[in-house]
Amino acid sequence: MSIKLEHVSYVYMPGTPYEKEALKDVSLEIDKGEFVAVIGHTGSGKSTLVQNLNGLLHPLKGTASLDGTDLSGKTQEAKQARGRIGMVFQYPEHQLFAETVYEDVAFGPRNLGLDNDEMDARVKEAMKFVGLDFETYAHRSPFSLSGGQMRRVAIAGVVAMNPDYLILDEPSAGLDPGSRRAVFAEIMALYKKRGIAIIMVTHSMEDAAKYAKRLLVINKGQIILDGRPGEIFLKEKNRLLEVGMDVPEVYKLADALRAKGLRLPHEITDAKLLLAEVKRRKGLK
Ligand SMILES: Nc1ncnc2c1ncn2[C@@H]1O[C@H](COP(=O)(O)OP(=O)(O)OP(=O)(O)O)[C@@H](O)[C@H]1O
Repeated sequence: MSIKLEHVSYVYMPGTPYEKEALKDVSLEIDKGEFVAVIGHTGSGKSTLVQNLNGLLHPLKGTASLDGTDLSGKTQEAKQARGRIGMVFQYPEHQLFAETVYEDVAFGPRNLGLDNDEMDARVKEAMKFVGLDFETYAHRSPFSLSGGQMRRVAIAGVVAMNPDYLILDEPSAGLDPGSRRAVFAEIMALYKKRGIAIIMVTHSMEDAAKYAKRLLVINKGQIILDGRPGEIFLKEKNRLLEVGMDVPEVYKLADALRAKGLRLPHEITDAKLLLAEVKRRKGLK
């Protein structure tokens, strides 16, 4: 099972003086079971890329497909394929609209045409999954919740649709450190326990290094690097600097330690773990 982009170009406002080519001949395949982070500067094309991946935007040239079904099609099959790719937008709490948390989470499953019992079961399960107690929250207004809780409601709404792929645009933007950790714990559980592929747009190199297994670096509408985060941060530092990006602090620290002769693994995602490893090797406590 995979989402495939073949030679995709996307242009905003074609044929007008404001024409902007946001994606240029992008080819890419993402398998079920992957955890992909997409990083790049503001305006590099990240949002345009992920919206082409879930069929919300349709390529001007090239094709976007899921298991061979064209995501821009009008057939029932295309609609079903789009339904298998969930998307949580940036600041999803801005898109909550229903009077109760229950109704918000139920919106997607209801649109899928599920019967009431099935819908009810999906809502309960999704709320449980994101750590929102059903009895406490189901009948509350989403607007009476904290930012982190509202984001959980939005994620639950997509989880309730049982997607195979979940695209998250800046899932931790604007959250305090505690809520960030909670949201990432949920995302990791979706990935590990439910086997949902994750495609995450982020401005945070640290988050990309820590969570993703594959990193796509996008610059001016093109994917310039595609590989394991550790490999990219270790081997492509100069290419990143060339396009005005940097590597996570922990990689700089590791580099400095390597320069002193320490042999360290490629995948380094956490400064605390790195320092603990250094101490261990030096026989320190
Ligand atoms: N609706 C639109 N109309 C016209 N141009 C657009 C539109 N949306 C995006 N663009 C332009 O397309 C390019 C890519 O935008 P996109 O939103 O995909 O970038 P991004 O990497 O997601 O940026 P950010 O990090 O700021 O969210 C930018 O130059 C942007 O100005």
